[in-house]
Amino acid sequence: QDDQYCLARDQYPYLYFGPKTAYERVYDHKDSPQNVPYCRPLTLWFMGRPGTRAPDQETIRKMQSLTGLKARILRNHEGHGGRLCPEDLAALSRWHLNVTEDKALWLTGQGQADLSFLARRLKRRLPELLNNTYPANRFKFRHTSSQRTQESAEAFASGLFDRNRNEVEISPPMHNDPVLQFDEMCPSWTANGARAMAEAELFEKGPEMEQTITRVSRRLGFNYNLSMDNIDLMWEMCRYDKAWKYVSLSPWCAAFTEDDLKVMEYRADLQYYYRYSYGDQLNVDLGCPPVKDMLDHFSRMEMATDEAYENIPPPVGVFYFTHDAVLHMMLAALGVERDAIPLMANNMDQQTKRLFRTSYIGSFAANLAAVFYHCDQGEKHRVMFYLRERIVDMEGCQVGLCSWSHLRTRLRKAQVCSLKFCNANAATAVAPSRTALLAALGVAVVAALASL
Ligand SMILES: O=C(O)[C@@H](COP(=O)(O)O)OP(=O)(O)O
Repeated sequence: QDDQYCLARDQYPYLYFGPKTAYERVYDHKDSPQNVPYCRPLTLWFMGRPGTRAPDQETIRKMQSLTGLKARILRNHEGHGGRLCPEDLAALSRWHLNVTEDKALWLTGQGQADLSFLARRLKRRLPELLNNTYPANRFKFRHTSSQRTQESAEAFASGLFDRNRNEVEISPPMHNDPVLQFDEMCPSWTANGARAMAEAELFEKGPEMEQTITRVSRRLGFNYNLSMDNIDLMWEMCRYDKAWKYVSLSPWCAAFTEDDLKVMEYRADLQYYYRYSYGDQLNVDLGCPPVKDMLDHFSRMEMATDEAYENIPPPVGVFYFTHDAVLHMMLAALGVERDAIPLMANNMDQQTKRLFRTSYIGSFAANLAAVFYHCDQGEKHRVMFYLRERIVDMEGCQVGLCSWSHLRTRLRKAQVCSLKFCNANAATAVAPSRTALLAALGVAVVAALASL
């Protein structure tokens, strides 16, 4: 079966590529007005990752070597060694890299479209709040200091207000932004980088990846196994090409069967799970600044609904543009898409229905939106969460609608948000990873047995 696979003839190719998945693939395409009976929206809090962008400089440099690999694959097929179908082979021969190092990490045209169309859909879902009901100065935009978050914010604002991007006022980025870039200011967390990759590295040496490496190598006509780096590079190119131009297929995706793509996706999920999310309690604790910011914002709005309130009312829309690490940490602090069984190198088979899937929750332009409602019946204030524009089934909430008092109680730890652990000795402050614990346990058991 795998031998026969031809991407050009596949009507439904597998398009879940972890954190580089095209937003187009995963957002909720229904955009009719979101009515919550007896409730009206008072404010929206939004946090998003940049839309489709270029890779970093190092990846672009590595991608340049794909021209050589392409020539070798074509040669293999001339000698009848490879298994790519003629259509995929012809597409590969036409392929060339169309990104240059000077554009590293820049938002692409598709990235601008991701954000601008997202804003328009939000406006259709929440017309009372976003359909030009309020003046532009009742909205707040904030982004980190990178080109891709600034451009994302501008594209979003121009979509929201139907204006030319330079007509919308967006404040300059803050140095060391405590809500949008706190991760890099936490020494305990930055010191944890290499250790967080341990589980994904174990997976790279495991049976699933071994099969994928062999299968891909044979498909491409090599009678030896390509390196993990080469396999990774082809997957990078496949997913970037697809995200840049959603309507076309990348010939590099033809190197992989659906099973192979699922293996690559799981490896990415392991990386992000341990580096940014539930795989380490440190990430969960570190996610509190944006949660606190959101809760504080809703509390101010709650006070502003009081008739005696005399201050300037808080914004009706707060829109933040940051990076995937911060978004994942916030989702972890909220407890969104948490699996009962942790993702591990040796349990991919049990994780086919996992909640933590970066293709869904951390794609390009991934975003979380929370709407604060005033209701005339039942609990006076309520909150609804949306992830990639779909309602989030939060613990203790009903069909996604959470009572404000329940939410405050559940998130009270995040509201305090002490990050003292960041400056504790990095070597001792962080809970050891599962792998390190198991290794230590193994040593202890061996030592105990030896002493008998
Ligand atoms: O923080 C950043 O520089 C990148 C990291 O991306 P990866 O490590 O996932 O490639 O995230 P982005 O700005 O695209 O959300």
